[in-house]
Amino acid sequence: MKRKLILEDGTVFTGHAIGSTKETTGEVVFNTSMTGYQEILSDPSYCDQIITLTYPLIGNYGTNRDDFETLLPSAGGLIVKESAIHPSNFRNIGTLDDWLKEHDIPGLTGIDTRMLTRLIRDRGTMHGRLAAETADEKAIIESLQSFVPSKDKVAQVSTKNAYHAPGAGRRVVLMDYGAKHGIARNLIKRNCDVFVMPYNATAEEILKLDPDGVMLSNGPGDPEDVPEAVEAVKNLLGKVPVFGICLGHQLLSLAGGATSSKLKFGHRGANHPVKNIRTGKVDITSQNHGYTIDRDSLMGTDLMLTHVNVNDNTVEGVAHEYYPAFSVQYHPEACPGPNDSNELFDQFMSMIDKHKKASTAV
Ligand SMILES: NC(=O)CC[C@H](N)C(=O)O
Repeated sequence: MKRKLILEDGTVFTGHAIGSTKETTGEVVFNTSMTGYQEILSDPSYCDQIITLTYPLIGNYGTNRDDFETLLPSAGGLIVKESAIHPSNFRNIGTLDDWLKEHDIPGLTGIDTRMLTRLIRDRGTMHGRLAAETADEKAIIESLQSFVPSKDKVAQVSTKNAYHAPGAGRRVVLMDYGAKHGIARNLIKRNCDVFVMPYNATAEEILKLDPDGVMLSNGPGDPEDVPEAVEAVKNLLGKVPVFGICLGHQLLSLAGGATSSKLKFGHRGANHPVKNIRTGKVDITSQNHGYTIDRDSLMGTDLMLTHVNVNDNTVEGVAHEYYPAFSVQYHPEACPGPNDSNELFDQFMSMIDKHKKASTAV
């Protein structure tokens, strides 16, 4: 069956349908990772977005039980040049097409994904619709031009109820703004006693759990759309060590007085170089974000710039001058991607221990 991708600038690509039969509208973004499609598709930060993978053959190792970043994927759609029909891997339990059908995500194959990516790089991220071959292009283009994406994506993907993953070590509250499982996995690996809280938990509710540290997760959408989370983080600063990843980094930065804006086409991939400006060390990082913290807006706040993107000099990390709080725009949990910056979780553990010692010493 044929299917079209219609973009708000009027460009139309015609290819073949895979996955769900439903139609979908969303922001069309590209990711340059060569592998990790199951993790990407199940990363809640992609909620409602239509993801183009630039690597031309996707699905060759199939799908499996283990590589989920959330059990209920919320990605809007997938576009690939070619989707493998005969995957081979010892963990494989089904093709990418089967997986997309099971999770009700529509896909498109057989289009020139290189051309689509260049278009997005030149014109910036655009809205698009995955539609039937017979769809009325003119009407769809008009509706795309005035399309306003939902502002409550975080509420959509965050857990509705608090829950607990018991551990014998440090007590960490994980704020779930659409958290990837990789973050909890890293805390659990370090023996943490993890309390997962919904995105709108107040600082008072969080502090009532008497945490040793608070982890702010990744999540979808514009950080300015979750003012309640910014407010909670503001009220946590100085009271408990805080570590933020991606959306969590943006929320910590907004809480510290910085501002955010939208990047032309975002950073999505598994080989983004990031420089630690204190040590000069460059890590190759996994990234997935469309917004960034404005570098100039850090001036006059108590936030220090700690990491920059080597490609475009954007802000990749900040730390609070006086309080135990730091954050990064990239993904130390990887999934998919390199593990270069995994030690940031250990830094968080040390920060927690130092803070504990300081607060118990009289
Ligand atoms: N992965 C994330 O947490 C992304 C943060 C935010 N939604 C952005 O696009 O910038």
